[in-house]
Amino acid sequence: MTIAIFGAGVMGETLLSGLIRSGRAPGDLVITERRADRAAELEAKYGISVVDNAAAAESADVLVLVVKPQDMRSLLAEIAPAIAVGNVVISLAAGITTEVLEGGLPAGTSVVRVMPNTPALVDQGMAALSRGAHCTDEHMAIASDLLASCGKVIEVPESYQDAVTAISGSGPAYVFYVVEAMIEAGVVLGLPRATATELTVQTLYGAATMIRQTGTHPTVLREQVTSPGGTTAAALRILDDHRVRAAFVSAVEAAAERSGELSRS
Ligand SMILES: NC(=O)C1=CN([C@@H]2O[C@H](COP(=O)(O)OP(=O)(O)OC[C@H]3O[C@@H](n4cnc5c(N)ncnc54)[C@H](OP(=O)(O)O)[C@@H]3O)[C@@H](O)[C@H]2O)C=CC1
Ligand SMILES: O=C(O)[C@@H]1CCC=N1
Repeated sequence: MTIAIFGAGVMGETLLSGLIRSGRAPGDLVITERRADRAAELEAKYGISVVDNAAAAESADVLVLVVKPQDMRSLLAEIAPAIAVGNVVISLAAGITTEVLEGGLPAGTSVVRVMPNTPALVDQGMAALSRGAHCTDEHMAIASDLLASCGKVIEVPESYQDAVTAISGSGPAYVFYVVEAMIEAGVVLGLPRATATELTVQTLYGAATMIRQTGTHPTVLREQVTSPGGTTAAALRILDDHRVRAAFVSAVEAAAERSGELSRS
């Protein structure tokens, strides 16, 4: 089975690296890239063929589309003539619906819409999959296997996808933003930057592992840290004064709204 990845940006390379780490033969993978220097870099790094979109579409059984949402319609027009019966087209683009994908491809094409995230780079990705109108269980299993090579996979109704994009698709950025803020705070308090970074990163890792391994509700875990009259209560009062929780809800709502807009752009 030949897998073609269209778009060798952040997410395209992330998926490619995951497929190779999970044991896929480089000979079964191709990726498309328009810039010669970047194509040479990818070929040297992964030992795969970097080809143009037409050649990739001709050779592939599974086509994974990883261009920006704004570039999706022109890519669909480019690959549509090469789509054959039995191919499965998997889109990782935010906001682009299965209806839009199906509309740009030959009638009856099997499509899967996926929202992945960048922790796939360290095999800790979260991918949510939704099937198109003509997607068989077999095609869904193919898509699921691909994404499972670098993290966790769930199937969701497509109506969830804007919310999924706002939570797990964009979510790593919110976490990195909080981490940046904590490191800066440590520096403000006089810690060397390296020390502030180590303390923050291990705290994040420890807290995430605790949520996963204990299965305890985050509210309970937060309360366990919050000693009466202590330091954590003093900090959390400031976060509440600044309406940080409400800001998170509004931010996630804005991301979901933007995901909805992208299918109309
Ligand atoms: N980054 C993330 O965290 C996530 C991204 N996604 C989705 O993944 C997709 C890609 O995002 P990301 O990797 O961040 O973006 P990038 O801009 O890093 O990558 C997009 C790549 O597609 C290339 N490209 C554009 N048009 C074409 C075309 N017609 N044929 C071949 N290649 C093309 C671009 O090349 P060039 O630079 O030459 O234009 C670029 O290398 C988006 O749809 C995004 O919504 C989903 C979840 C998470
Ligand atoms: O910011 C974006 O649009 C993409 C989709 C989810 C994460 N990054």
